[in-house]
Formats: sequence, structure tokens, C-alpha cells
Amino acid sequence: MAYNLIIDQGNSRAKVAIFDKWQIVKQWQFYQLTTSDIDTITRSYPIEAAIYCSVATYGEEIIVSLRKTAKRVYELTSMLPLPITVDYATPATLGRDRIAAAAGAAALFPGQKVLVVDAGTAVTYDLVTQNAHFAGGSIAPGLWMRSHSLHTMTKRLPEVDAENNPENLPLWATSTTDAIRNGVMRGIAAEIIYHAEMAGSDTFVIITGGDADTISKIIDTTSESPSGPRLKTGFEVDPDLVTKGLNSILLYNEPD
Ligand SMILES: Nc1ncnc2c1ncn2[C@@H]1O[C@H](COP(=O)(O)OP(=O)(O)OP(=O)(O)O)[C@@H](O)[C@H]1O
Ligand SMILES: CC(C)(CO)[C@@H](O)C(=O)NCCC(=O)O
Ligand SMILES: [K+]
Repeated sequence: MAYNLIIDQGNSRAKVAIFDKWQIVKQWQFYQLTTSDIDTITRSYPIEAAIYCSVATYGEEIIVSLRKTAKRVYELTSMLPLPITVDYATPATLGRDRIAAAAGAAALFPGQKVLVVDAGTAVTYDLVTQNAHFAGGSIAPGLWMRSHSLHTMTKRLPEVDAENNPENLPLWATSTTDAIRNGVMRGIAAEIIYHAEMAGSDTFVIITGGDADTISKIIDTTSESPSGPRLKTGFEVDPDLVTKGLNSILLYNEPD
């Protein structure tokens, strides 16, 4: 059995996955991915092809080590052929995780307009059209960045774990801690809904990234008196959207 290896080097973590065609077989996360991690993985899983995507450093050693075991190694750059079209004025500066997530949305929901929300170190909101165009989007601070910067850039605000207990946000906070939790959590939820409304009611919403689960808990899709910002269209959480998108880009570039 020969597998494909996917590496998503994010701002905070690297996510590594083994795929058998379209199926995830195994996944890992590394705060500091090294070539010896790659060597360990490729000793257990024979690799046919690999794709490397980084929003951070260039990762030359990782690519060199991939080339020792995989027959074909792709690097996601603005030069790699893509299964989606990128309508960005500066394609070379477009975040590769944004391209990958958009490709994932196009692969999972073909013919569907999708708002892709990636809630990680930063939060990005990107529109993928019915005919698989990356139409553009927004970059905003991530959950932790918001609460941490309120602490570091003021004199009186404490460090707050804003993601704790999202089911229990007061509507009007009466303590400093709750006010920060509210501002951070409801702020992101409201941004998601605002972008979804701008995209139109025919748009499906996918939320991915390390904070996707937390944020999805305060988005209300049903109730008449919502406990959190209300999203009229459906949404789905898929923590593996970037990984699946990278796999779709790899498969798109593989020889038949
Ligand atoms: N230095 C930090 N201290 C505490 N929490 C952090 C720190 N860095 C990141 N986080 C947590 O992780 C979240 C985002 O990182 P995460 O790795 O989940 O993002 P990602 O989407 O998986 O990848 P990326 O690194 O590309 O953004 C933050 O919002 C926060 O919850
Ligand atoms: C916005 C982030 C940091 C999100 O991870 C990443 O996609 C990035 O570094 N983007 C480059 C700038 C751009 O996308 O236009
Ligand atoms: K991200």
C-alpha cells in the first residue's frame, strides 16, 4: 500500500496527515515539525506522493527529507496548478492555507457557493463561488490574539481564556472577565454571520481551524430568541478542511 502525505505548516502548529486516495488514514500535530518526525512517519507509511504547504517558514529541510522517500513532492506555491481559480489581485501574497481551505470547500461541495471560515491564529473569511473561484475575503485577528492583545495592550485588562465555557456567555456581561469573553466570542460569531449575509442566502458556511468547535457552539441556527448571533443558512464544522484541500490539490497534480 502506498499513501499520500499532507503537511500543513500553520502559524502556530503543523498538521500532518496520511491519505489513501480521498480517505484520511492517520493524523498528527506538531508545534515544531522536524525532519526526524517526517522520517519516523515515512518509516511506518510508505509514501507515493507528498504535498507541503506553509504559511510560515520555507521548510527546505522538510522538503529535502520528503524527496528522499516520496516519488513526487509538490509544494503549494502560486505556481502550482490548482483545481480552483484564484481571483486575487496579488496571488503570490495570498495565504496558502486560504487557497487550501478553498480547494477543500470546492472538493467537498462541488457546484455550491461556500463561505470558508478558518478560525486559527488569525480568522479568515473567504468566498468560494459555485464554479470554484476563490473570490476573495477578509483577514481578522484570531480568538487567542483578541483576548491576549486586550491584556497586553491595556493597563487593566486581565489575561482571559475567552474560549472557556462558550455555552455560558451572559448576554450583557457584568464582570470584566465576562465582558472580554463576550467581546471576543460574540465578535467572531457576528463576523461569521455578517460575511454569510454579504455572501447571500444561497451560501453554505464551513468553519475550520483550531477554534472552529468553540466558536460553533455560540452560533445559533434555529431558535427564535437566539442565545448567540444567529446564522440563517446552515453551517458545518470540518477541522480537516485545509488538509482535505491540500489532498485535493495533490490528487489534481498527480499523473493518471
Ligand atoms: N501562544 C498561544 N497561547 C495560547 N493559545 C494559543 C497560542 N497560540 C495559539 N493558541 C490557540 O490556538 C488557536 C489558533 O491556533 P491553531 O493552531 O488552532 O490554528 P490553526 O488554524 O490550526 O492553524 P494556524 O496556526 O495556521 O492558524 C488560538 O486562537 C488559540 O486558541
Ligand atoms: C492570514 C493568514 C495569517 C492566516 O493563516 C495566512 O493566510 C497568511 O499569511 N496570508 C497572507 C496574506 C493574504 O492571504 O493575503
Ligand atoms: K489559519
